[in-house]
Amino acid sequence: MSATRLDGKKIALKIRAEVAQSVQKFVEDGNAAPKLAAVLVGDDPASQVYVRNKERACEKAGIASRLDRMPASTTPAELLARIDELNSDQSVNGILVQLPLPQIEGDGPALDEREVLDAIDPLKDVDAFSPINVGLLMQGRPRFLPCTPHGIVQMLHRCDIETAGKHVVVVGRSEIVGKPMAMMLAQKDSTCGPQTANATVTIAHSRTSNLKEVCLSADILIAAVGRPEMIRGDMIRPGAVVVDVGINRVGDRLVGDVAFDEAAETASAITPVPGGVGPLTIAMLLHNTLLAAKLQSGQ
Ligand SMILES: Nc1nc2c(c(=O)[nH]1)N[C@@H](CN(C=O)c1ccc(C(=O)N[C@@H](CCC(=O)O)C(=O)O)cc1)CN2
Repeated sequence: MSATRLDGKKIALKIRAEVAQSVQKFVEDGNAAPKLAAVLVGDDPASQVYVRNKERACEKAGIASRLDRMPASTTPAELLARIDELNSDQSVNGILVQLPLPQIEGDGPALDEREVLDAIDPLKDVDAFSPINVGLLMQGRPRFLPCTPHGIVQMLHRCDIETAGKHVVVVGRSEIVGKPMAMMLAQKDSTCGPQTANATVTIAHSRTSNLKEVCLSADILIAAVGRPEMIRGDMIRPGAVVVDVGINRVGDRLVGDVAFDEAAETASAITPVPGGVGPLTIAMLLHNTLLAAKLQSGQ
């Protein structure tokens, strides 16, 4: 391996410590501790781990949290009513609904992800998935930045990886990662974080006919397709930076969207899975929860 390993875990711990310090100051200034409400519908094992990790991270940062567990049989009306309740609860600053929502069981009405995310008060939308926050980001005046792309921007900045003038290829066009990632990196100047913008961005996806060629043209390649080790070593331009957003369970192994060993031979820097982008997602959620509390207190 010749590539530098970009240690997301270490950077996330640093960001979490910075947020903890800011939370402490916020409380010392006479404010209540920020509070995050997480809603988990169903019993997806990975989602259970993620919400538990979010609760623990909140606790360590001095952020209060509550977890609302709802059964997989929850109806849309029940879930929307719970979100309404959290929207009106003055003690709750941030709300997230853990994704993915469970698939329909039996004959009941299906949970529509878009309808659910639309229902979250945009001022409490710490995932930045609501159409208002997506729109603000698109217009270059973001309120909250979505956690995973924001974590990637922070990592690039903290590792002194410049994006201005670079060709960034984002493989994947999801609402959570691909689309906002591309938008953030194409923004002007420091709209979405210091020194991580002004890139020339290409979004590639499952219908891109010459994917290998497109990937080979990337100075920075961001893989967010959700297909285990789909990006092979021969798709990486020598010296490129590779950011792997994928978290795929293959047997008892956790692998990314990039074939790490192959890619690390050619790349100049690469994120591992686990220990790369994942931990940054949670660090940025804490950041957004504090930001939500500040916005709601008029700061
Ligand atoms: N409401 C949301 N749902 C989902 C989001 C999100 O940001 N908001 N993102 C993902 C899941 N996710 C957070 O919710 C998340 C995924 C992975 C990690 C992480 O730290 N992964 C570790 C590996 C952990 C493991 O063993 O699985 C790593 O990469 O090192 C954190 C958060 C989808 N849903």
